[in-house]
Amino acid sequence: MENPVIVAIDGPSGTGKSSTSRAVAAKLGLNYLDTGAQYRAITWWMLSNGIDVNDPVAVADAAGKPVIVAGHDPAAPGITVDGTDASGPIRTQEVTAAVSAVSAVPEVRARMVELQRAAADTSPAGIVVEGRDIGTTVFPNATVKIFLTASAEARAARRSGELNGAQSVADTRAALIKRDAADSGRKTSPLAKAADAVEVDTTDLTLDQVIECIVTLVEEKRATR
Ligand SMILES: Nc1ncnc2c1ncn2[C@@H]1O[C@H](COP(=O)(O)OP(=O)(O)OP(=O)(O)O)[C@@H](O)[C@H]1O
Ligand SMILES: Nc1ccn([C@@H]2O[C@H](COP(=O)(O)O)[C@@H](O)[C@H]2O)c(=O)n1
Repeated sequence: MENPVIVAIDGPSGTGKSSTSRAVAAKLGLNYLDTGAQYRAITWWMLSNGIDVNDPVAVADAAGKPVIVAGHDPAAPGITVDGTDASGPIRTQEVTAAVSAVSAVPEVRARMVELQRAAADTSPAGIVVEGRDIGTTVFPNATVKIFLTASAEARAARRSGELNGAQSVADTRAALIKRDAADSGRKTSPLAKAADAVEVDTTDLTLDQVIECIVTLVEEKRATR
């Protein structure tokens, strides 16, 4: 049997990683993993259990405690923490504001990377994995590596539209930039483009164009393996 395909999709916040990755996985018949959801899930658990998310020692000590299970179906991925559905709670502003601090803790990252590699091991056809360090750290030998970008303006407009104007475009833009700076500036596995990743600027592309571009890259790579 052919080796499983691993498609690594990284990039800053709001560049379209989730929407694109789910569609690419569905089109190619691959599993899907949202690693941001895993970091959000552990952050939600820390907040719910009274752990000070700005205390790296407390976060490190607790990192092994929650049982996080991420779904791999691109049509309905889902995520549970200690058996409870966490899909809704992990998307709150409180979690979004705290997640960069928690995900900077090396013990948290080591635990998540273990889960991420295990997900690939149980994906016979392959998997599309999206995040910040997938091409650089989690799967340095991925079949195809993509680094999505988009202007801060485009990303803020997309996100603000999602929130139905509950947050202004300017505030959304500032929050995205702050989170990207924290994710790019941490010591362990920062947000970064792998040297061999293909950069796709989605600012002026429709979602369908981005999906098509990545599906084509994966199919080309598969044909030459
Ligand atoms: N090429 C595109 N054109 C227009 N809108 C897009 C495009 N790609 C994604 N979007 C929209 O932008 C928003 C953010 O996309 P998405 O959640 O996939 O980004 P993300 O990179 O996964 O974000 P985050 O890192 O914050 O999880 C969504 O509303 C999505 O529908
Ligand atoms: N590989 C990854 C993926 C995510 N993170 C951290 O999680 C945060 C939330 O990610 P979203 O994709 O859901 O927005 C992100 O800001 C990072 O702090 C990570 O460190 N590594």
